[in-house]
Amino acid sequence: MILMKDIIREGHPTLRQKAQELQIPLSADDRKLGEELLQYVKNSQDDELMEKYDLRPGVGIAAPQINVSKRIFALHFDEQSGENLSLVAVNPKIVSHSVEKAYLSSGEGCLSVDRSVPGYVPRYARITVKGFDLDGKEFKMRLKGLPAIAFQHELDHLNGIMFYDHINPKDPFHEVENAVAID
Ligand SMILES: OCN(O)CCCc1ccccc1
Ligand code: NI
Repeated sequence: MILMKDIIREGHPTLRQKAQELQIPLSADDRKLGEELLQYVKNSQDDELMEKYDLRPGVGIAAPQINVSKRIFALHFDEQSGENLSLVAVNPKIVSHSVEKAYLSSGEGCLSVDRSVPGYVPRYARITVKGFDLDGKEFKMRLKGLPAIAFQHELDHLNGIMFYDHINPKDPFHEVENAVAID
């Protein structure tokens, strides 16, 4: 199982690399990788397991964060979060997006960043995305709200982008033009 010791931290070059596409259908190893990523996210949201294994909770994790430079990440929102999304995205792409932006009023964090970096992270409010699931089946879906934010955060990891790259250095809490705040 993936533990915090397996997660690389800012400064590690892999976090700044553009990750490689995976072959479809997935090899057994790539399929296992996807399952492990999703399991980490689920474990990190389980009170007992996060306590037992000292896991930092997250709604997603991308392969580059465990030093595997491949275009695959997992997202999981448990039922009580009110969001209904649990997926492993392979070779994901944003195919279209709203003009309107959105940002989390609490800012963002990252499992690979052991410090708090305050500021609004402007992202697209609504996105249409596509990719492949673990069975190699293509998916296409529209996302908004926290799932849309999370998808963009994870996709950034596949392109070597960290959430704080988007924060306005001169005024981190500058109100974002044409944007909605998500609480
Ligand atoms: O890349 C995964 N990550 O580091 C953990 C969760 C990241 C995150 C996702 C959505 C909103 C804020 C922060
Ligand atoms: Ni992250």
